Amino acid sequence: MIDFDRIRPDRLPALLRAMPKAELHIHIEGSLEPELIFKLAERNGVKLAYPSVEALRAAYAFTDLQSFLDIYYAGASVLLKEQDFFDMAWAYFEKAAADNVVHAELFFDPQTHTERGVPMGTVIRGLEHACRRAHAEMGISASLILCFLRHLSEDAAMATLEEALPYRQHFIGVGLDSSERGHPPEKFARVFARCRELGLRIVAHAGEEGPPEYIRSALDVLKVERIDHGVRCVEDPALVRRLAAERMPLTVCPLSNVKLCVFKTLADHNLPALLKAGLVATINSDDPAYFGGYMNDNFVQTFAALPQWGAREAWQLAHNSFEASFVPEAAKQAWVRQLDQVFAAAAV
Ligand SMILES: Nc1ncnc2[nH]cnc12
Ligand SMILES: [Zn+2]
Repeated sequence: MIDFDRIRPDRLPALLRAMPKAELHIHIEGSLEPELIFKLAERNGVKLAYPSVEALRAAYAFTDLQSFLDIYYAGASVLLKEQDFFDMAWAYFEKAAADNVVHAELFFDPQTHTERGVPMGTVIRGLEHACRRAHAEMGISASLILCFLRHLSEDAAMATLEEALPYRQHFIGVGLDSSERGHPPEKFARVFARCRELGLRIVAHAGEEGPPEYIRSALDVLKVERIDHGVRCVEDPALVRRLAAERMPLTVCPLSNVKLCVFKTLADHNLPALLKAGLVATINSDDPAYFGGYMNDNFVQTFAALPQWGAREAWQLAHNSFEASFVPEAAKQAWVRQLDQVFAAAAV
């Protein structure tokens, strides 16, 4: 048993940084830093709408999800070659390793690239190569989750799935992202049914900007195994009780939620209520290059804004990240043992 009360509050930031953790909600295209955007634009002869790194970064003032997505898709337009996808993912893994992320499940948006004429194989091979090398050289376990863009049609999602099937062994699951309002999960009922038949793991963004009903239809129609964001569940107490009873994880992204005006400040975030309700909530970075921070920034800044939180909540969130991950039970247990050791050593 870890004696959380013996962990001094002033040790908490260092502990948050040092503890092993899994990242389950990272759009790899959202890890593309302005410096790398400019480097790839030059390498590929792509013209950007901004004259400098500083000007691009200055445009990162978002009012809602759509205002971010417009800039995010423009940034991704510099990705053309397999090496570009590798370089982007490698840069993320360097940050993840520094943050003691031991496992990462990376979202990627193939339609953003295939619509521009980039072959599916180019996207998946580049990302998969980076995952393999991150495991070999950094000890990070990593897998890919293919996301369908919900502002496009279900037919387009189905065609994307078929195009990706030759690379089936390189991704573990599918997700649903992009503009949420007006694009409910049930729009993608058929394609997710096919994905389930194929044995893919199922997740979906729901309840970020969209209503709690979208969380319900993600559960009931798509049959998701995790909800990405899900913070609007609190508007429906019966739904919160169901999520807790089913141990349905929520991959919450605090800095993202503030940048996209879902919550005014980190102090206003409903994460404390989610944990109190017994939900398997996790902390993640979403699009770290755009929202001001990677995993440890999210952890340290969130805890700094929530004085009621201490070592117990830190341990719980890291534990939840392993519970919610799509890895075999033995791997989860090994990471939880590492987690317990780090906390036991701090409780002196
Ligand atoms: N936060 C987010 N919500 C929906 N789609 C996204 N694509 C990248 N980031 C996203
Ligand atoms: Zn997201």
